[in-house]
Amino acid sequence: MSTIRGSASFVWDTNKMLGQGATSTVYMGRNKKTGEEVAIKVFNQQSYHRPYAVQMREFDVMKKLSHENVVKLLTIEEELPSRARVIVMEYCTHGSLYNLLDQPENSFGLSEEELLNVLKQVTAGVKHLRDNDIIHRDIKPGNILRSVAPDGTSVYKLTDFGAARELQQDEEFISLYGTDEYLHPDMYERAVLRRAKGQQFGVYVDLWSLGVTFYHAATGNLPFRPYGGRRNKETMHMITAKKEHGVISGVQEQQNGPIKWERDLPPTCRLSGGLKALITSFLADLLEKDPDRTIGFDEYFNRVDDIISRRPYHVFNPFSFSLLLIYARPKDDMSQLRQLITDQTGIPGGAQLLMHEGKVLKDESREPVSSYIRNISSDNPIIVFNKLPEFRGFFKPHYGSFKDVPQETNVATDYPLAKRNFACLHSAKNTVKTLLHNDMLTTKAVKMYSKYVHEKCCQLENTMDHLVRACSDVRLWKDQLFMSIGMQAGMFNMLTTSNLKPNGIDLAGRVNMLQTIHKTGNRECTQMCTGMQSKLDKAMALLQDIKAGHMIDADWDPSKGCLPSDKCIEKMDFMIQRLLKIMNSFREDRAKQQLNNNDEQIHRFDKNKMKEICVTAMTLVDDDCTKKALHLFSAFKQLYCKAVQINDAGERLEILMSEISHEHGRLVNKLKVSGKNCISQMDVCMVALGQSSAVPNGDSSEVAEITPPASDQPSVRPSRQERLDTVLDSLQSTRSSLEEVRALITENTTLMEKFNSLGEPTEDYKSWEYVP
Ligand SMILES: Nc1ncnc2c1ncn2[C@@H]1O[C@H](COP(=O)(O)OP(=O)(O)OP(=O)(O)O)[C@@H](O)[C@H]1O
Repeated sequence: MSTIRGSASFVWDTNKMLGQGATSTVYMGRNKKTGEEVAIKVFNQQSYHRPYAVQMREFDVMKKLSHENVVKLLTIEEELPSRARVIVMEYCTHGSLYNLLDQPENSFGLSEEELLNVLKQVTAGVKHLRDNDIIHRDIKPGNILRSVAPDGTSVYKLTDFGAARELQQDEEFISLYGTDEYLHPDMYERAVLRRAKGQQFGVYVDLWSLGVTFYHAATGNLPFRPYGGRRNKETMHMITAKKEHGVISGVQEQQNGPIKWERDLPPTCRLSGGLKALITSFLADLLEKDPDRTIGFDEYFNRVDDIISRRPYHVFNPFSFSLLLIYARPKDDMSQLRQLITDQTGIPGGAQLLMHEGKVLKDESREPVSSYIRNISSDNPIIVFNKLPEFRGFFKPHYGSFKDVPQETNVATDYPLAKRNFACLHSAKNTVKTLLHNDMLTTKAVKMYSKYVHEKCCQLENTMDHLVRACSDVRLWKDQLFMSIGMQAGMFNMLTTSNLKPNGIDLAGRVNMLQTIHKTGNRECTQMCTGMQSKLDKAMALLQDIKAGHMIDADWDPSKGCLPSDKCIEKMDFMIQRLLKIMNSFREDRAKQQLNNNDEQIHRFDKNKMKEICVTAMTLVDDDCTKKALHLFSAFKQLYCKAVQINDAGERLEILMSEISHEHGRLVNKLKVSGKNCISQMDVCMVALGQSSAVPNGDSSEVAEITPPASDQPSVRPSRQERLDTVLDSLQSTRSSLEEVRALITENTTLMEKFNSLGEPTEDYKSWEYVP
């Protein structure tokens, strides 16, 4: 009999079945004119037992909908010659989400990226339904179809509107639909247990089903699993109806055994800690029976929006050997990013040193981090260093556990056993990948930190050079200044004993003052110089220590951990290929049910091989990769503790240099003030002397005689004007030398400013401020 069927415009082969449900079989078909591939839903006899209005509802609902994440209705035609109505839909090329979850590599749930994709697209489809006041009532992975876009990304589409109907937000319905494991407990009680007759349900039943679907997608398992599965109906209902708020899974492992309640996703789940934290509370709210605590659709859409709008930042934490994903909101700034890092690492914001591509990330900007932190990936993550050398336990990813392989052949159970171990092997490969990646990132962290310490050391050395120069200069100027002040005091003293006393000037008072400045100022400044020098000596010694140990990565050996050249991933791939062959052959054996001697023999060999593969894989992960990663981790710990000592010494040196800089500033100020005072004294005096030069020769009533210094030479007594000029010249030259010293001090201030700006490259230098 021919297997070809057709309608007016489409043709399909009943041998090319895409899937089968309770009410229909879906075939792959083609448009007769264009050859376009389509999916044809052909209803079975069972479906016609439903009321006519219900039969029509699927068509009506599909006609109303048009969205990228909802399977598109192409047309409704009649099969010829039966005239039974068939639905012609767009063909989704890659099966359903259920098929994807059934693949062994997804046995412990989808990857992070794929889960976010499912969350985003399924929610967009549900939103379109809600916008059209439609509830689905049978949301489950089998009713979420998958196509692949040209760029390789999955496109998910809601399908099967056989149970859907129009329902406003606050309306209720009585008829029962859905699939056992995904049913809201109230619906389950009514539909499966046939109790609580007459109870009405609202749109919230879709939210529960979405919760179960997302849990399934995140973990590869159903959240509520009574012992014996679907058949154990009472326990199933008990688990869902009695679970406490916040519990997201309940599993019964033995007959009539206790229920293992969980509030977290299982450790085998492939999601990052960051996403797990967001998803867990979201799932807890979806899987909530208490009407006072359930969330509505608006809240559901907001929560999903919040999750998918976040930007993931890869952050490597070498202190726990883990690569984290930090989900920051679009507007989060640096301090908020730090807080999110604290949430996952326990490292307080103030103790975090964040580095990316060798540079320290600074906190100055209040701008969203998304506007300036770019180019972050798992290979190029932000690295968080803890300024305090505190370590968390080594993080080892879980890969589940291989199931024991019994000797005896059992064709019925050997295939699921192989499938389970195949899934575990995939998970083990992911663990190997993670360990290798974290080994590489640890080495990257070491190199980065080492370079940071080295650069800091060079800066310290540079700064120290400037400081030494500045201090020796200021010492020199101090000597020159006080020499000039001394000369000035001598000059004024000479005037007091001469007859060239300038009018209205208390020369004796000034001499006194200058002598005090000279004596006490000089003493104080010399003391300051001595104090500065002793600090400088200490700083030099500290710098020498830092320089001796600052190449912290000199002995770092990356081969303590695994290297790509060890080919661990390739080894896992090889085992995966071998186990895949065995698994496929076990599937064929299961279909045969009875094996001939030859097949039986091969089956037994394969089983031994499977056992061998499991043992080899476990040895590779646990004894090789994990142990090596642990070695590398402890080498990092040792190195970091040493690095912290150097860093501490650097910080102490910075404090010391800051103190020296401060003292230098004080000294410069003191010299500047002294110099300025002396110059103004001198100016007043010179003006007065200039006036006194107008006094006529021989008039000694107002201006005293200058007594010339004693000399062995017979003295020719100079004229009064000559003597006055000599005094003025001396004063002038003393003034110039004071001016010079003042200029040098000012120059020194400029030098110190320059020197302060040299401290800029690291944030620790911010405290380094020259306060004149
Ligand atoms: N458009 C499509 N493209 C590809 N495969 C499809 C398509 N529609 C349905 N299928 C496949 O056919 C299966 C059955 O389809 P569907 O769920 O619509 O039938 P049903 O009889 O209403 O099922 P249920 O028992 O869930 O009510 C799906 O799980 C899927 O594998």
